[in-house]
Amino acid sequence: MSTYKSNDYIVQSIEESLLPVGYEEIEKAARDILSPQAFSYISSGAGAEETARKNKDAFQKYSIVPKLLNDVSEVDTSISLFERNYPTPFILAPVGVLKLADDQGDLAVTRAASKYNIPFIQSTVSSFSIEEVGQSSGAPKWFQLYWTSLEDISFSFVKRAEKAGYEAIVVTIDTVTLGFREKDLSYGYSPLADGYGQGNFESDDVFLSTVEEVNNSAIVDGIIKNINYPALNWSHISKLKEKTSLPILLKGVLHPEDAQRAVNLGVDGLIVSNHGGRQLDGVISSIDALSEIAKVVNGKIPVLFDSGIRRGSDALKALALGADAVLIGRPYVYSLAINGEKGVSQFLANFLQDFSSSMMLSGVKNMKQLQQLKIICD
Ligand SMILES: Cc1cc2nc3c(=O)[nH]c(=O)nc-3n(C[C@H](O)[C@H](O)[C@H](O)COP(=O)(O)O)c2cc1C
Ligand SMILES: O=C(O)C(=O)c1ccccc1
Repeated sequence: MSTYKSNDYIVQSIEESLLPVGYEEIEKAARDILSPQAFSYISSGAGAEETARKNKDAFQKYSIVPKLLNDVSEVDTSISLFERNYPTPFILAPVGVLKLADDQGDLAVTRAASKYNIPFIQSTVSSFSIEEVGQSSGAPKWFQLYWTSLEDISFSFVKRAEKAGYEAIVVTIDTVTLGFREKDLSYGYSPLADGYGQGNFESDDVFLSTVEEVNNSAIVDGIIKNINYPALNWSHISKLKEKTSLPILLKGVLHPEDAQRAVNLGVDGLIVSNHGGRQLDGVISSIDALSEIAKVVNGKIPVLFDSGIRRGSDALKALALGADAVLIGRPYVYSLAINGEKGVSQFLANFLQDFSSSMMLSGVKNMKQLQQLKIICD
C-alpha cells in the first residue's frame, strides 16, 4: 500500500502501546534498558560530538513553507529506485552489531521492515550471516560493504549477497579507519572485541582460509585487520563494478566533487551521510551537504540521505532538499532495544503516520510535489 488516507497508521499506534512516541523519549527508554557501554556505543559520536550535534541542530535551520488548498485527502508516498517501486521513501540504514540491542538483531528488524516493504541494508559487521538475513523475511535487502584488506573477502560477500537475493551493494567510504570515539575509548569498549558482528566472517570460506586457528580472538583480529582499509580509492569502485551487476551505491559522500566523480564513474547511487557523526568529528552536517550534491548530480542517479532523521518533518525536509529516499538509523536501533521486532514495527507505524500527515499538512500529495516544496534556510 502506498496511498494513505488521513490517520491510517495512528489507529495502530493507539491500539498498541509498545514504544514511547517521540524520539527523545525513545532514546531515554533505550538508555534505561541497555548497558551504559552499549547505549554509549550506539548514541555517541566521534571526538567532541560536534558533528553529531550539528546533524540535529542543522535541521532546525530549514523551514518548510507549506502551499495549501491542494486536496490532500490521499497522498502517495511511493518512490521508484533502481527500477523497483517501493511504497515509502524510507530505508533502514546499515547498523553493525545490532545484536547488541536485541538477541534477534537484524532478523527482528527485517521482519518489521517486511510489513511495510521497506528495504533493510545489512552491515558487513552483522551478527548474522547474509544467508540468515536473506531468508529472514520478505523485506527487500541490500548489502553494505566495508571493503576488506583482502579483497577476495569483499568479492565473496558480494557474490553471497547476489545469491541470497540482495538487490544493491552499498560501499561505505567514510570508514577507512574507525573514528576516534572518546566515550567508547573511555569505557575501553569495543563490540567487535566482545564477539559481536562476526556473522558474515565466520561463515565465509575465503575469510576462514586466512585464519590460522579458528577461535574467537583470531576471528576478531581478522575482522579488525580487514575492515580497516585506508588504501581504499576510486580504482576499487571500478573493480567492484566489474564483479557485480547489482547497483552500487557509495555511502558517506559529503563533497560535491566526489559526487560528480561517482556519477562519471558510473556509480548507481549516492548516500549523503556523515555516519551519524561517528566518523570524522567536525565535518559538515549531512543536511547542509545535501542540496549542493543533489544539484551536481542533477537527477542522473538517485541521491539518498542519512544522519539526523528523527521524525516525519526531518524526512520531509531532506526529500524537499533533493534526496530521493531517506535512511533511518538510531531511531530504529533504540526501538529494537526497547521492544524487539514489535518495537521496530511500532516505530515504523508511528514514523509513517507522522510522515504522511506531514505531507498532507504541507500541501503535497506525492513525491514529485514534495520535491518542489519550498524550504527556506535561516
Ligand atoms: C550503532 C551504529 C552502528 C553503525 N554501523 C554501521 C555499519 O556497520 N556500516 C555503515 O555503513 N554505517 C553504520 N552506521 C551508520 C548508519 O548507517 C547511519 O549512517 C547513521 O546511523 C545515521 O545517523 P543517525 O542514526 O543519527 O540518523 C552505524 C550507526 C550506528 C548508530
Ligand atoms: O559503529 C559504527 O558506526 C560502525 O560502522 C561499525 C564499525 C565496525 C564495527 C561495528 C560497527
